[in-house]
Amino acid sequence: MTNLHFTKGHGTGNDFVLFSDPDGAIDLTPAQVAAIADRHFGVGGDGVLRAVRSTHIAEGAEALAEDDSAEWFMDYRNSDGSIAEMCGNGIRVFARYLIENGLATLEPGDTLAIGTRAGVRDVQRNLSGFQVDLGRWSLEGGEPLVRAKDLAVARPGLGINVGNPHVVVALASYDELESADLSYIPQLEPEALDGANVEFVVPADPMIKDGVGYIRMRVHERGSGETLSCGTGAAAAALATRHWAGAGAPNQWKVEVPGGTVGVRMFPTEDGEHVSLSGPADLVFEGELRF
Ligand SMILES: N[C@@H](CCC[C@H](N)C(=O)O)C(=O)O
Repeated sequence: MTNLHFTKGHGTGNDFVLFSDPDGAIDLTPAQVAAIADRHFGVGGDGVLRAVRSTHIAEGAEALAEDDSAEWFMDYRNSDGSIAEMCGNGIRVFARYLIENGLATLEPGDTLAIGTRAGVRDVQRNLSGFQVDLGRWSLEGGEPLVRAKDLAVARPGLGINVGNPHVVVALASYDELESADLSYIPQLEPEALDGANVEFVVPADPMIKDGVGYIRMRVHERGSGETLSCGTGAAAAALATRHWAGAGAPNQWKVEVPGGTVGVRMFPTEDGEHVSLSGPADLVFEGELRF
C-alpha cells in the first residue's frame, strides 16, 4: 500500500490534484492517474499535477537546457491519464503549490521558471493572482469543421497552438453557447485534428470597451471533457477572436468562462509575439491517498 500526500487546487474551477515527487520516485500509470481524478471513486479533478525536479524526469533535460533555473517540472496529466504539454490554469496553481510548500519563492516583480513539455514557462505574481507567459503562439491546424451535439450545422473553427493544440469555434449567441451539449467529444473534419481541445466562443456586446476585448467561452478539453475553465483555451479563444476581428482589434482580453474570468494579453518580444494568461490560483484542501 502506497500513501500519497496530495493537495487539491483550482484556477477558475479548473481543478487539479497536486503532489510532490522531488526525486521522481512515483511513476503513476495512466490508470492510477484516472483513478485519482475520478470524481466518484477518487479525489476528483480535471488533471493531476506531479511536481518533480527537472533533474529527475527525462523531459527535464530540455527544460534545463532552455533555462537552468527551471528547478521544478510540471508533469501534467489529464483526468483520463493522458499526458498534455501544458496547462495554463494548472501552472498558476502549481506555482502557488510550490510557494506554499516552501519548494520555491516568488516575490512581486520576480519570475519563477517552470519546466513543462511545451518548454519553460515564466510565472509572476500579479493583482489577479498569477500571470504566466505562455510563449510564442502559432496558427496550426487550419480551419477544420467542428460538429458538436445540438449544433444544427458544422461550424468552421481555427486551429491555434499555445504549447498544446486548440480549435476555436465562434457561435452565434449566448443562448447557443449555453445550450450546447459539450458532454460529447466534438468531431473535427479533417479527422486528423480529432483530439484537440475545442473552445466555443461568443463575443460580448459590445466586444471592445476601453481598448479591452470581452468574450465568453466554454470548452471541451482533450482528455478531460467539459471543464469549468481552460487557461490555454482562453488564450487560444482570445487569439482567434482577435484574428477574426482584424486590424485594430485589442491585445488585451477578458475571457469569461463558467468558473470565472481570466485575462489574456498579447505582447511583442524579440522572438515573436507571446501571449500571457492571468488569473487566480487557489489551494482548497489536503489529504492522504492510499493505493
Ligand atoms: N486545462 C488546461 C489544459 C489542460 C491540458 C489539455 N486538456 C490538453 O490535453 O491539451 C489549461 O488550463 O490550459
